[in-house]
Amino acid sequence: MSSRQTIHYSVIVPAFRENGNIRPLVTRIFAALRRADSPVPAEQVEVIIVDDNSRDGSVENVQSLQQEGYNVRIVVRTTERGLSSAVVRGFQEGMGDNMLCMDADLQHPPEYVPTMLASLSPSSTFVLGTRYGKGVEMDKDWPVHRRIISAGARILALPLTSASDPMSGFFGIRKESFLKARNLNSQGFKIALDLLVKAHIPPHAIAEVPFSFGIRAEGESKLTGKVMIKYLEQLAELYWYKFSALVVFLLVLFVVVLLIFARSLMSDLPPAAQHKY
Ligand SMILES: Nc1nc2c(ncn2[C@@H]2O[C@H](COP(=O)(O)OP(=O)(O)O[C@H]3O[C@H](CO)[C@@H](O)[C@H](O)[C@@H]3O)[C@@H](O)[C@H]2O)c(=O)[nH]1
Ligand SMILES: [Mg+2]
Repeated sequence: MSSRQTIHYSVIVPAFRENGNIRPLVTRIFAALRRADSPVPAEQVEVIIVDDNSRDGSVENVQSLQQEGYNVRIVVRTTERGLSSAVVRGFQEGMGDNMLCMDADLQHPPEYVPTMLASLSPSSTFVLGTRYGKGVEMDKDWPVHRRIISAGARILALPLTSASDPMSGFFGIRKESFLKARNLNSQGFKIALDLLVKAHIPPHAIAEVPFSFGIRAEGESKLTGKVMIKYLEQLAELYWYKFSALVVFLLVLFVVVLLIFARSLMSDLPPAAQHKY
């Protein structure tokens, strides 16, 4: 296993009940890093799984990967829950100057990890895996309602950042930029957006890497209706952070109209679909 001094890159993986995905994820990340053409040496990379007490065998799985020589560890949180706060915890734990966040469920291709990590530098302090770049497309099996929600969420974030896909959960940040961000919103799923705004990442410091968003390999998505409401709350907070009170007032008005519209749509949905969201 690599010594503390040689770790320059930390890959943070928030995970809840992802035991079935951990082995393929970790082995594919390191296989990509061990390729002769990898721009980043495997010995300089650690993987940190931040698990919220799943008790599904993830801990034992990580232990056996460690015994096989993979530089992976697992942080098990017992008193906290949530994707964003898990990512923040991982960034605090990471020893690297360059930190990447990716999902456990293989929707973010592990083969992109070397390129994503190598895109970070003192002048390029944020890297975003974007699903809206040239030549990439969503997996055709990604449900239509998720595409619509994603597009709507993206439009609402347009005034906050120039990044093409601030909803992405596949992103990296330099440690020094992460440490500049104050009062991060640890609720919900959209930690990349929070960091882009609160770490004051200028447009020229954002590198974008287009990737095709796959479908979950094992288990289920944890994105619920509650997460979407939390996103609207987060947006309101970020608008407040960035703009004048007048703009915030207009946004609140807009959100209220949107919520009413969403509720009327929901009441038209069959009960099974309502349960999912
Ligand atoms: N520790 C921890 N991890 C969590 C939690 N909730 C979710 N995760 C982990 O966070 C990752 C993403 O969760 P999913 O449930 O797979 O989310 P998704 O619906 O696929 O959403 C993804 O894509 C969105 C883009 O549409 C992203 O916006 C979102 O951040 C995420 O990357 C997975 O590794 C999952 O285990 C939690 O409460 N705690
Ligand atoms: Mg997923």
